[in-house]
Amino acid sequence: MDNQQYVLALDQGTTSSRAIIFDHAGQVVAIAQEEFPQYFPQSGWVEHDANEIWDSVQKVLNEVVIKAQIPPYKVRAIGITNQRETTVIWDKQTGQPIHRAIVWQSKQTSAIAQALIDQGYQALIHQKTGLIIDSYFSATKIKWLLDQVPGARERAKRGELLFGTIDTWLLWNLTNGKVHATDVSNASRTMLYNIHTRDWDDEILSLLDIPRSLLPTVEDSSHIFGYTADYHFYGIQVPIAGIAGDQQAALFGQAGFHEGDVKNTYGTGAFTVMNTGTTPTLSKNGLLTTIAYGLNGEITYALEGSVFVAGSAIQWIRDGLGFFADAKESEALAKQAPSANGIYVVPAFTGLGAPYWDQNVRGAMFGLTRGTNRAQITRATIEAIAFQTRDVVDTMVQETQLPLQKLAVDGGASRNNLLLQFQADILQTPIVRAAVEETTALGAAFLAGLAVGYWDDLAQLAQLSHAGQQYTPQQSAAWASHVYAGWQQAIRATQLFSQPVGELDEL
Ligand SMILES: Nc1ncnc2c1ncn2[C@@H]1O[C@H](COP(=O)(O)OP(=O)(O)O)[C@@H](O)[C@H]1O
Ligand SMILES: O=P(O)(O)OC[C@H](O)CO
Repeated sequence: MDNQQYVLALDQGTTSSRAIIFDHAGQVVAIAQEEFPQYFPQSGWVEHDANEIWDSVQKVLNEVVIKAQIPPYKVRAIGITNQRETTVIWDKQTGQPIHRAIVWQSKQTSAIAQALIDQGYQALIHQKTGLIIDSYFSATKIKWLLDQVPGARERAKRGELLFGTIDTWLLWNLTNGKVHATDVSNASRTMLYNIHTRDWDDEILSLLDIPRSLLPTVEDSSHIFGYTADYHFYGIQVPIAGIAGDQQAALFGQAGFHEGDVKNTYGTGAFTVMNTGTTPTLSKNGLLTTIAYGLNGEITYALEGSVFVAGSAIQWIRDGLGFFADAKESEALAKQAPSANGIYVVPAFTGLGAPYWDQNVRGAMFGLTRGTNRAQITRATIEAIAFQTRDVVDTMVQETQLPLQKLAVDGGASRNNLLLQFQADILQTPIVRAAVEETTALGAAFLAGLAVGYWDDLAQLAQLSHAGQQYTPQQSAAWASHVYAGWQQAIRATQLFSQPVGELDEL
């Protein structure tokens, strides 16, 4: 092993693209970050321009090497981690997307998902894919693009188009169109991948009229997928040797290699993921069964609780309500209120994910008085992130019967100390923030480094993942039960409000 070499991770998130260079000790050497535009063409729709994403990635890829002040040939491997489910379809010849990418949060395919539910496919799809039918996953987004873009299905059937999640789109571009592939963790988020047979599922494909030729090949997460081509990386051919969806990569970066290991990442959304070992466990309570990673031909599965709105609720206060200019100011503002004063914010802006899976519900605020102020609303919004996390953690503990000793956390919004203290209080469980904030990128670096022999094995990686600040519960269990009961009531009321008017008679 050569200590003078490095691994580079590309973390393509919902709001920004990052490139991070790690050294052999798993320490960050340099970071470059670039935000890109979000498009909201209609209420509930969220889209990205795949070319703008690719531009932002090229920019950070070059910039990070300059910031690190290392010669680019010292980068031994590149790992990719990505916002998951977000769907791009492009023309194989021109490389041009046929439409903007449909983002995981987007609700424009709710009717397609609802039709599948109404036709009774819930059990079949859950059994095959581990997922709950929802517009969140790629499948309905692919169908929508093939239905809506003129001529797209015919072109797809003629083999002229390619589908990819963002990892696949970046890999295809980095290799100049030579490699059309994904990894098992990303494939398991499409609602088209059979997690038992480990292949695209023909029955689901025909249900949605999606031709197989559109789909990428599926590889282990730690695998040499291809090499950077042309001048995408200073004219050097570097192996792209690791790919994983960002939530699974964060589990890997937190060294969650053992059954029962669990982490929560607070980014745009919040995602609690538990390693459940090498056989899939199907949830009865609204958790997803997903693939954590594929390594040496073996699959490790996970249970996941997906919360759609976490850090994006802070962005809503920043941009929609205009309370502050930077997300980090949310903590100081919230601290001006000693409590939320009975206010509950339910930030169901794009429906509710786990454990409710209610794609039609929208957000609500309860308990307003004449004295309600910005500090209280901000505090209540931060608290909502923690309440949603308790919803999924409680479900996970109940389902697995594995008591939670501590919750390992990371992600952009985990910088918020008030959030993490409230999380410890409401869960009555210690919260441990990772020392390296960029655990998602670290996970991708680990996967890439393993594939090229930069690191030897999981035992070595476990030594490189360190715990940072810990938050212990400061409130009583009785307090937590009381405050959480109010949240559960707010959720019930919000769901009731989303019912069609005629069905509200029971109120
Ligand atoms: N100090 C903070 N307090 C609360 N939320 C924050 C803070 N800093 C960042 N965020 C939120 O974290 C999110 C960004 O985190 P990040 O992990 O980069 O997300 P993503 O990978 O989804 O783009 C944003 O939604 C932002 O509002
Ligand atoms: O962009 P993030 O970090 O919130 O992650 C998005 C998830 O991968 C969506 O499933």
